[in-house]
Amino acid sequence: MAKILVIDDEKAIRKTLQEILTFEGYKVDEAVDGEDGWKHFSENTYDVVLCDIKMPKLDGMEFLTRAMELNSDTPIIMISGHGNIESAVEAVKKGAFDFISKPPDLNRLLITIRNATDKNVLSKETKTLKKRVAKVQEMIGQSEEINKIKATIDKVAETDARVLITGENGVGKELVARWIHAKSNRAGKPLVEVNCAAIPQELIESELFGHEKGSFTSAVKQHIGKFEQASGGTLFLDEVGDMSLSSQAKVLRALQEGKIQRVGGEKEINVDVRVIAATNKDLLKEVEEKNFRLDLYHRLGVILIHTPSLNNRREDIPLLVEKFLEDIAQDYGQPIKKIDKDALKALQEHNWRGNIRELRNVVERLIILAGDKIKLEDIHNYVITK
Ligand SMILES: Nc1ncnc2c1ncn2[C@@H]1O[C@H](COP(=O)(O)OP(=O)(O)OP(=O)(O)O)[C@@H](O)[C@H]1O
Repeated sequence: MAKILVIDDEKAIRKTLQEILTFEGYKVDEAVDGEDGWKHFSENTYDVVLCDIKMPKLDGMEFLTRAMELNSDTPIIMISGHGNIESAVEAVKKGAFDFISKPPDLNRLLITIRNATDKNVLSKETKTLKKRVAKVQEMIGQSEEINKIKATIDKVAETDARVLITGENGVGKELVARWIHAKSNRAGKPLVEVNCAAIPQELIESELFGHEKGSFTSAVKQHIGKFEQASGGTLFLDEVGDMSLSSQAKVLRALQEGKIQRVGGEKEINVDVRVIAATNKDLLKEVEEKNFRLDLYHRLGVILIHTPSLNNRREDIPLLVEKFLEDIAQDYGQPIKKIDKDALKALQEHNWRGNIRELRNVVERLIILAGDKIKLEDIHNYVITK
């Protein structure tokens, strides 16, 4: 339930707002002037603040200035009386989300609050995502395959072309998607990931397109879907081969028309999103077996990138082992462990079933269990256990 702080020195206005907003399902706190408002704001977290401009003690403009310094994420909607529309405009310039005039018009008030809560959710998600994207892991490897992938990433990143990344589990498909986004013009906007296999089929449409409040039993409030969250950025559809045919039809429509509709919503919403998809399935085989739509396959796979299994680029294994030895030592705050040549060779010849994640786990296991230097017998004891 979204929490709103109402700051106004006029009791009648507070009472009206309190009644309307509580009726609409918001939790409301009241503050009687700017100073009281500031106390509430600095001690609690609110989704939206409604703040009168003209108040005794601390006025609305001063409150806004302080609030922006403390936490510019919470949208603040100014309430302006007759004489101070100019101040309201000034407030918006200073960072207020919007303003409403007194006496508040019910529809405008609710729409403004709805927009403000949506913005708040979006900006929080964008921040965490940006943090993640800012540090894309280095892509280790000198093999021909990896160099080819890097060159393709450089060529396609700046275009808006859709990319389909294939490959077995844990071979770096997600890493490829992150690099394409990071090197694209969309890098400042979110990269939003959806794991299509992890979401129950009946929820996937709501996850992707959002839903309006009340559109199904558990839809207790409006939800902004991943397509909208990724607006201006990139949507990464992981395990796209696991999507049901009915969801595939909706995704296809979104890609063809650049528009989506929230579940239970009437409105068509324009979305500017670049889609990158990944799968460990052979999608053309899925098409043949009628599990995947051919038209969607063509829409997604303008550029195809295949991430090869570790067994097909064994020359990269020593580089990866070295990198993992460093990274894990750093995580543990320990000196970097050395590894004997023949131990490294054994890792290089091991059958990896495709997986870089498995290689990292093995290196971590060796760091923990082996002696000062990792030896061939450690590989026999801890890796190639039969
Ligand atoms: N070339 C690489 N250099 C360094 N680390 C890599 C490389 N490729 C993959 N990794 C690391 O291996 C792990 C698995 O990679 P990633 O999650 O990208 O694989 P995936 O193919 O998307 O896996 P899944 O199919 O399970 O979703 C991650 O920790 C990733 O950072």
